[in-house]
Amino acid sequence: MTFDIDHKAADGAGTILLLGAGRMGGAMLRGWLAQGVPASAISVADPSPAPDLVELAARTGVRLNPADGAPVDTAPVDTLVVAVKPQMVESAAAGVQAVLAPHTLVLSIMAGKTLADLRRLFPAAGSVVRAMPNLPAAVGRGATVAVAEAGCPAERRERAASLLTAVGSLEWLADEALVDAATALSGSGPAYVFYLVECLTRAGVEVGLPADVSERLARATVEGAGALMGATGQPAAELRAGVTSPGGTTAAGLSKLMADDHLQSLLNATLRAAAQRAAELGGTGPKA
Ligand SMILES: NC(=O)C1=CN([C@@H]2O[C@H](COP(=O)(O)OP(=O)(O)OC[C@H]3O[C@@H](n4cnc5c(N)ncnc54)[C@H](OP(=O)(O)O)[C@@H]3O)[C@@H](O)[C@H]2O)C=CC1
Ligand SMILES: O=C(O)[C@@H]1CCC=N1
Repeated sequence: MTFDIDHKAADGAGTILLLGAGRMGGAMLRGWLAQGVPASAISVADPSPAPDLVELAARTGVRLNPADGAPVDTAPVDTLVVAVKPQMVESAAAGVQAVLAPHTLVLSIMAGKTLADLRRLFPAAGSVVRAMPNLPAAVGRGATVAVAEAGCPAERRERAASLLTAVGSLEWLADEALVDAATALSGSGPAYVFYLVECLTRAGVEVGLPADVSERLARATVEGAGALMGATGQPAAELRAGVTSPGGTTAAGLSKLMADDHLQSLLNATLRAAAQRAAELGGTGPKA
């Protein structure tokens, strides 16, 4: 069975096959639909789709696993978006070679997998673009970096850009070596912020707050601080100064948080470890 993609219905957006529709792939899919990419132009291959994805496909007409659950298609697609785990891609790629044609753009969001890896995995594709979004893409607030293979035509870069900016901001990088570093900062970064909320919650309990109150306050504080930073565009250090009354409570708190650059050293080590892991996931990568 083939996907039988309706090229006319794509209406300029081109046909898209999304390989892997978990957290990130699913978030991007929702962004494309919200931006008006026709559902009839999109096929999704995912062996065990979540119930909300099944419901979305039924409601919108996005084609989900039409080949009896196998991620196989025989019709070439304009864009193949690769959103499986890097550890899965060797086997996943084998199932989609038939969709590749000289006009096909492969757009990968996998951590660690390099342009050279993508070229090896998808040899018949016309161009490859390597991107790194982040999970706030689920609410249209993703921060993405991308790098294109040398010689990638402007039209395909623009196609990649339109799919990536459907879920947030995009920065093209000239140097692929920076992608692992960006992965460590913005790709993984939301998890560091969520962990900060967890730690603040526990610290609030430590100073006497009931756990539920502490959690609500910690969440609202991080949400509000992020919104303020976004709304004002002011440098973080200036915003911090605005909270810190001389001789007040914040100065007392920061005297612990900033002592001996502990937090800075910890974050340096955190990003180094994440970037190192991204590098390990490249090539044929580790199995787990
Ligand atoms: N999560 C994040 O914040 C970010 C993730 N990324 C990248 O996005 C990619 C996906 O991550 P994430 O969404 O978190 O992972 P998920 O596990 O949520 O999504 C991956 C999806 O791919 C499916 N899958 C597995 N094998 C195949 C296959 N052969 N063909 C098609 N689909 C398959 C999985 O199914 P099953 O669950 O059954 O295995 C799952 O639904 C990764 O490469 C990651 O590096 C990039 C930026 C941020
Ligand atoms: O943890 C990971 O490997 C992926 C890539 C960036 C965020 N999540």
